[in-house]
Amino acid sequence: MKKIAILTSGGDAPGMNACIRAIVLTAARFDIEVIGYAHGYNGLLNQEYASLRPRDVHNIIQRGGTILRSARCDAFKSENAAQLAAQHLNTLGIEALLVIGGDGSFRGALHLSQFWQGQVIGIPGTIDNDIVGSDATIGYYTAIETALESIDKVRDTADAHERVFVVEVMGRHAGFIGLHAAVASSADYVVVPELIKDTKTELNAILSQLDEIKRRRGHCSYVIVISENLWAGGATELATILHKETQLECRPVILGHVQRGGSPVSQDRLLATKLGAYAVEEAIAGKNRIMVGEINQQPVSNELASAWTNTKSLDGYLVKVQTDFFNLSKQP
Ligand SMILES: Nc1ncnc2c1ncn2[C@@H]1O[C@H](COP(=O)(O)OP(=O)(O)OP(=O)(O)O)[C@@H](O)[C@H]1O
Ligand SMILES: O=P(O)(O)OC[C@H]1O[C@](O)(CO)[C@@H](O)[C@@H]1O
Repeated sequence: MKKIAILTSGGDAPGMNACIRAIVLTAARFDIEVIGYAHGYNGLLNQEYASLRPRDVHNIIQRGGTILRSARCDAFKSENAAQLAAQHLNTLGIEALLVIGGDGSFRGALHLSQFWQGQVIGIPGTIDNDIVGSDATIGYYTAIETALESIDKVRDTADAHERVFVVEVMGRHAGFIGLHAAVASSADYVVVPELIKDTKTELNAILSQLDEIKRRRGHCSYVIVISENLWAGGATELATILHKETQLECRPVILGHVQRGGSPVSQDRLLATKLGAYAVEEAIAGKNRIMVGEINQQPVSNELASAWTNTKSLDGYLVKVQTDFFNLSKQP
């Protein structure tokens, strides 16, 4: 193998740079040239690329974002676009394309491989952690830390004013960030897509929980963590409804894109480094249409399509613990 390419696609995730670095350094060991495409699949279509040498990835492991830039590229979903990309990759003599991104980006890689003879390999990089085949995705640990730090701060002001706060976190349609940040911050209630029955039932459960906490602790603060895309009107609407129902002071906080930024925590740097190195080794071994991941600390590879044909579950025991904690009526 003489030449491979990388791109970062979809929402950026802290640790993408660490992964780019690992790919470049591993490839250099085997004398393989690395081309970096900019702006996700746009770069493949527009031939926006540059050679990446070890000196280009010096001092980037600690940087959030991605030096290659990321983007969503709807145009890439067409056959013509994939054919054009294949043509561009062939012209440059690329033998394997490593795509760091979420399941959408993996779909893009599989789509390309219908029109291109080279190997495609996915590396899970998304804060959402919604990819089966890896215990965690690059960026997820940092996003939890960021959400957690913010919720801790919200708790301070919530306590000072004895207010209700509704904190909305990212995750697209998955509740990993929501559940983990809620448990770690001892939130009083968490609403995530995997556990919500319907909004009416959930609202009643929140109101009874509020009543029970008030009965036990008196007037006090109350923090609810809610995943995005779950409640019509999001945290703002839920805070308004709660105020109407309880007359308590309620405030919404939407954490938003702050969860995608920042220097990656050590777990993301380590995961990114392992998966980047492993992806190059798998490329050299001739693997195609796979995604790499880490399960129980071991690097593994699976079919690319397994990333979206299966759904990743929340940590069942963590769900049980949090549910038990909520169930105040059963506690002494
Ligand atoms: N079915 C598809 N065919 C071709 N390309 C696709 C397809 N689905 C997604 N892509 C490409 O992958 C890009 C990223 O996909 P998407 O926006 O779903 O993000 P993602 O990779 O899932 O990451 P994240 O969820 O973390 O933002 C799309 O903008 C598009 O360029
Ligand atoms: O930055 P954009 O395009 O608004 O996308 C936001 C989405 O991307 C993510 O940050 C990562 O997939 C999701 O959590 C969120 O729903």
